[in-house]
Amino acid sequence: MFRVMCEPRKNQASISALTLTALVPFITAGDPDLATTAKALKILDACGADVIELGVPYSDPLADGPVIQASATRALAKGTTFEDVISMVKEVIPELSCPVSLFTYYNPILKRGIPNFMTIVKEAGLRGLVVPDVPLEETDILRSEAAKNNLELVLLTTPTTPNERMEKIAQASEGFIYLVSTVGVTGTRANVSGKVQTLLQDIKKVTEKPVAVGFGVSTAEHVKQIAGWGADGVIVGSAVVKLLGESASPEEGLKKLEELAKNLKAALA
Ligand SMILES: O=P(O)(O)OC[C@@H](O)[C@@H](O)c1c[nH]c2ccccc12
Repeated sequence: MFRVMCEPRKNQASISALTLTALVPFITAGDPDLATTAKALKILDACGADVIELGVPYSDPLADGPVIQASATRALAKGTTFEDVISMVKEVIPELSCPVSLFTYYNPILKRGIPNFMTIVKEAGLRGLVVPDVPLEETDILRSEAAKNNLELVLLTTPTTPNERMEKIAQASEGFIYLVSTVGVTGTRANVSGKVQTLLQDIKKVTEKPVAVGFGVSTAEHVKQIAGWGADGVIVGSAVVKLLGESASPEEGLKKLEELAKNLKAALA
């Protein structure tokens, strides 16, 4: 996926991945509604998002903090289904210049069958997949089915992942490696843990693959700090989801989303 980011975006000069840290926003599909999600994808793309993580709302988001849990609850209360998300994605992706990666828990994949799920995701024009709760031992089948559909399966490593296991994750991850910045669940934090700097160094000792840092990131200062530590990407979820889903109206949420995305992108320039 980061390879795609390095290709020239339509109507823009190509960028060197060696100098710019990628902006990777996460939003929940269907919150506040799917029409707004479609507009948010276009706005994030226009603001320079390099990859967008699109979350499939799930009833038991065990790795999520209160903001994304509430977002998933709102989307599900609106009746958002996986099939609805795929229909919206098929409409919007042809209008985007950045790749979109689907973010889903493992259960919705198992429910549909791994080969079938991967075919649906590929045919929708999605480029990657992030599945936070798939055990490393079960990623082989997931990765091989994803590869058959030219999908990149992004794996996550955390501050408490033993070095040996981190190396396996780094070898197996496609597109980029998701470095979770802190223990606990998703949600904005006041500061980014200084441990991220050494974690990045440790990962970069064992792989050339791009590493994107997520969890707690929400301000221009955060993204500058992480980029300064050598990260190839920063992932911002809760801060974006909160603006989009908790504003007084979808229009207001989209406006705030655009302001934040521009602010974060400018901090990475
Ligand atoms: O919300 P944060 O703290 O900005 O972290 C990114 C996160 O939202 C996104 O990558 C994500 C959404 N749900 C997750 C579950 C597990 C791991 C990662 C995620």
